[in-house]
Amino acid sequence: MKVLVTERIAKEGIEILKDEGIEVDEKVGLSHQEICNIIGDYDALIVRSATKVNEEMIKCGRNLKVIARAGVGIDNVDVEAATKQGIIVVNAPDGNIMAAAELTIGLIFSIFRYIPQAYMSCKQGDFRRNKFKGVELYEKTAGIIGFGKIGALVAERLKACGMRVIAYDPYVSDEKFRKYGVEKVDFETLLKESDLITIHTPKTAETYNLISEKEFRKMKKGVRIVNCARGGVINEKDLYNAIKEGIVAAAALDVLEKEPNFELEKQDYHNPLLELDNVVITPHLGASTQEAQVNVAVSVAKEVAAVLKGGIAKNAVNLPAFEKEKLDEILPYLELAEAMGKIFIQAERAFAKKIEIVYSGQIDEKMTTWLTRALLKGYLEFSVQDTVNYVNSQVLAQEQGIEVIESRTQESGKFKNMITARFTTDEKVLELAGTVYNNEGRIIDFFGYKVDFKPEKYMLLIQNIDKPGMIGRIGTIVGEYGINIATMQVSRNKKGEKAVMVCEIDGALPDEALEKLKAIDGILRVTMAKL
Ligand SMILES: NC(=O)C1=CN([C@@H]2O[C@H](COP(=O)(O)OP(=O)(O)OC[C@H]3O[C@@H](n4cnc5c(N)ncnc54)[C@H](O)[C@@H]3O)[C@@H](O)[C@H]2O)C=CC1
Ligand SMILES: O=C(O)CCC(=O)C(=O)O
Repeated sequence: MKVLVTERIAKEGIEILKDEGIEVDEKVGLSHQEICNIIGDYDALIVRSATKVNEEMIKCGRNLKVIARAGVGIDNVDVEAATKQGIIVVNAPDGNIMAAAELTIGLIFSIFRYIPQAYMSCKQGDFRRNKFKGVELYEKTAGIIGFGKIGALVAERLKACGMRVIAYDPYVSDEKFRKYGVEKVDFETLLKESDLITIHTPKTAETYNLISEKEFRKMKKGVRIVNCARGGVINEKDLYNAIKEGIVAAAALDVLEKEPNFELEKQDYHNPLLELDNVVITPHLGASTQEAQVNVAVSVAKEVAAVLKGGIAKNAVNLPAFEKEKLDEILPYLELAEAMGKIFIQAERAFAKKIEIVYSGQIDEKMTTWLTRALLKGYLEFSVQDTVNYVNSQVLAQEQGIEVIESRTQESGKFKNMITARFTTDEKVLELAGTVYNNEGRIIDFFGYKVDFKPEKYMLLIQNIDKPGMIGRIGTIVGEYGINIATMQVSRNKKGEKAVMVCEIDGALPDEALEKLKAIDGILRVTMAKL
């Protein structure tokens, strides 16, 4: 497994990947074309905000399984193109929020008290202070646009400065406003009443040019503006004019619509806003603290390692976002569903033209789509060559011509919850069922036989005639190959008829051993499943 890292991330993240046996190539400063030329060799790509991971680059990444954004905003990654290609996109949604909030506060003080300008003046030998008479935050109104994680941290800090804090965010509950003691206002009110406007939205089609000439015209004269979110949310040309006209007294921008190359010491970069003395510009520094960089690097490294090892990304943006507690709750179900798909395909090695999945009892409705994807992923991994994952398993199943039917019922017999999968092949209909209890998935129905076993890494699945001596003979052959049987489940429906054995074994059995097992008198079928 190989990972390409195109921007500097903390060494702690790189070490996590290497410790997992993953090869890491750190190639900082490559051009778009250079990345496209080499990305085909890599299983994962890690970027910050400067690498534009567009459709062309994604298409070149034919082996990519995961694209990781070491930070919050994913506007530099074409998530739709990645999803189409079955590539998981992850970000680090929490690691740098404190850093971004603190920089915002720093920028606010900078433009209320002219700190950067005063420092530059002193450096040049001019210590006159009459040029730098600022204004206080105390008892002024701060308007926050985008009351998400960073917006809320900024609100708390501004309240501590004695400001009245109002916010505009149509997608946030009233409960959150109450919790932070922030007034919920509409966009017009925010524009009209704020002495300070600070932006904390993502860059989306809706927020692009959110603040343009029309909005500047509605603002209080002398308003101060901070953008530590994304360039393009404020129209830069209109901001320039609003400053020139005296509507905006000062602005601080950590982000610009077209950002310069952050790796070059000197470059030809022109932006009229840089000519204005009352504008403070920083080179997208919001996440640049030691703590934040370690946080995001460690977070994405763990995610990348998990995905490359076939596990689940907690912060996948092209999967529904599960909160941590939700993920802990859903994980055993996901693992169980995936194991069911794997067990069926390895036991039967037959194409299932129809897979019906019934969710019974206490299974959260919102989970089931992901459980279905997990089951299909498990099934498809053994039958299609393409990289299959939670993102593309449904599409691939459809392409394979598998009819997938999902349904729900409250009835789950003696179990609190149950997943039943009915696989229809050309020859038969086979059922597997599982349940989760004590956070552990267990198979309870194995093709019509009552069982109770936890799906494990290596399993021997045997069908035999129910007669004495079978267990001993099987144990002897497996033992001959130096493999230990950890657990064994035996089940029959009627004495002397067919029976099944499901053995958890400590390692993979060679084909030769499987052939020997098949040759035992009374054995009808032997397969080994690897989960
Ligand atoms: N300068 C820097 O280095 C950094 C910048 N950021 C930027 O900050 C942004 C916010 O980060 P978080 O607070 O963690 O994200 P978040 O997702 O927790 O919050 C964003 C908020 O914006 C709101 N929003 C979306 N569209 C809106 C609209 N049209 N009007 C009003 N509100 C709207 C959402 O409802 C949400 O509550 C990120 O998207 C990223 O672009 C994040 C980290 C560092
Ligand atoms: O320093 C970086 O990588 C940019 C951080 C950022 O803008 C984000 O996390 O959204």
